[in-house]
Amino acid sequence: MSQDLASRSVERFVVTGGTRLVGEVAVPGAKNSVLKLMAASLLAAGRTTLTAVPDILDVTVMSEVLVGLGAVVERDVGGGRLTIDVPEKPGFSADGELVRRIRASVAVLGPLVARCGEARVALPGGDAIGSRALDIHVNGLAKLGALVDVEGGALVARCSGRLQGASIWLDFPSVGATENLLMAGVLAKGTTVIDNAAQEPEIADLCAMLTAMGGRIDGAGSSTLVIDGVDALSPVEHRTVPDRIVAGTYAIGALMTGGDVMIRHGRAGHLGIVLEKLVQAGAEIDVLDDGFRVVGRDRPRSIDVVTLPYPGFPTDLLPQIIALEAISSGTSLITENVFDSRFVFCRELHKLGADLRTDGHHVIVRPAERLTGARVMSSDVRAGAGLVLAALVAEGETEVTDVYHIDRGYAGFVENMTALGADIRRVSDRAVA
Ligand SMILES: CC(=O)N[C@H]1[C@@H](OP(=O)(O)OP(=O)(O)OC[C@H]2O[C@@H](n3ccc(=O)[nH]c3=O)[C@H](O)[C@@H]2O)O[C@H](CO)[C@@H](O)[C@@H]1O
Ligand SMILES: C=C(OP(=O)(O)O)C(=O)O
Repeated sequence: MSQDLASRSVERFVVTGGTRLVGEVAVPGAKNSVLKLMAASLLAAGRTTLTAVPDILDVTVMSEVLVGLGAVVERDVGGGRLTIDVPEKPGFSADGELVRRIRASVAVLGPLVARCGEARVALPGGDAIGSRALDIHVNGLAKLGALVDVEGGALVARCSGRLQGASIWLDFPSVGATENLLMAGVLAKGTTVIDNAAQEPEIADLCAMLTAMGGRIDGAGSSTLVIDGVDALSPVEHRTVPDRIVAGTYAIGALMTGGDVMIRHGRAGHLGIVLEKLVQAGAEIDVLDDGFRVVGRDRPRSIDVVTLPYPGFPTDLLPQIIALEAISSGTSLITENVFDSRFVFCRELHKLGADLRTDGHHVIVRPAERLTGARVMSSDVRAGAGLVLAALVAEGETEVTDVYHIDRGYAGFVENMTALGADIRRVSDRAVA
């Protein structure tokens, strides 16, 4: 497993620009949902089965985290099924190297402290896109009666007896904190109210699974969650919600390349503002029964975009939208309001000829005459995807390095892009050497 991670770290994608994306792509379950559903399995002893599980690196890492806690994990990669058999008494310490690799590992904190009265989780990694504090998680768990501290590079939460329901007002609608507090609240004694909760579809998905397990939650998908704690939960089978960020990435690619792509399983309802912006930029979008079709015809028109918590424009589509703006017809202003360092990507996009200037949390993108191939580095999962989109419309060959970031979140990216007509291949430097 770690060998797998090591060998992937020297892989790159080689993309020859000038092709249109045409055809159909199927969207798998969402990375940012499935990792939390996996953490939620810890709330009940027995076999939880997740379906529509994407074949991504983060699921492999999260599986290892659960194995480290005593679970037995079986994965049918092709069938998208993952079974997690959780013992009566799981371990409480997730402190290995793998835990630090992904952000979502912090999601085991709430379930473990609720179920075991103690949890130790190494301070997590994930994408280097900002300071990514955890104070809202910590303050919320403290309200529920846990003592939370940092000890030896790990977050440690303890409570004597059961967590106690409480009213919690989040300073910011943090996705991760809302999830941790939900998972702690379902097994707390009494009622927990989370106000200013995050409303992302992945949270509604988690609420659906917790409810099926026997949890009592009101307000799923809204900014106020009311949770009546129960004594115990049961394992279930649950289907992961489709990945709106993967769907949005292919949609932007279709528009940028003047293509025509059917995005199967893509939920237009989860991409409201995104599809609205793509239409403003010139895309034709048809919403169908099980997905939506995106057609791009002319040079895209420039649009301004402001990222915000859901239902605002998602920060996880920021690099992809900047790539679109780099080849649009006018000047655009993009504003990032969620993370403080997501613009690292702009330096790489500039190497392809994009004309951009960052200023605090804004980036001004002017139309480039043309983009031309170069060697660029993916600094995070979405930056990598954004660079591949730019490479599709750049003249000549682009090498995107550090593609293990892309593998964290995009299942079969090269295969899907190739099936849509892109000229892209994966090259391993180690194999060449
Ligand atoms: C694995 C996963 O699901 N990752 C997603 C999740 O990340 P994640 O859950 O880490 O994102 P959050 O919503 O918690 O963070 C958003 C902002 O709040 C700040 N903050 C957060 C928690 C806290 O305790 N204190 C604090 O200050 C962060 O530094 C950041 O500036 O939601 C983000 C926002 O939609 C997405 O970009 C990530 O892809
Ligand atoms: C930022 C992201 O992931 P993570 O929180 O896992 O780093 C992402 O999915 O775009």
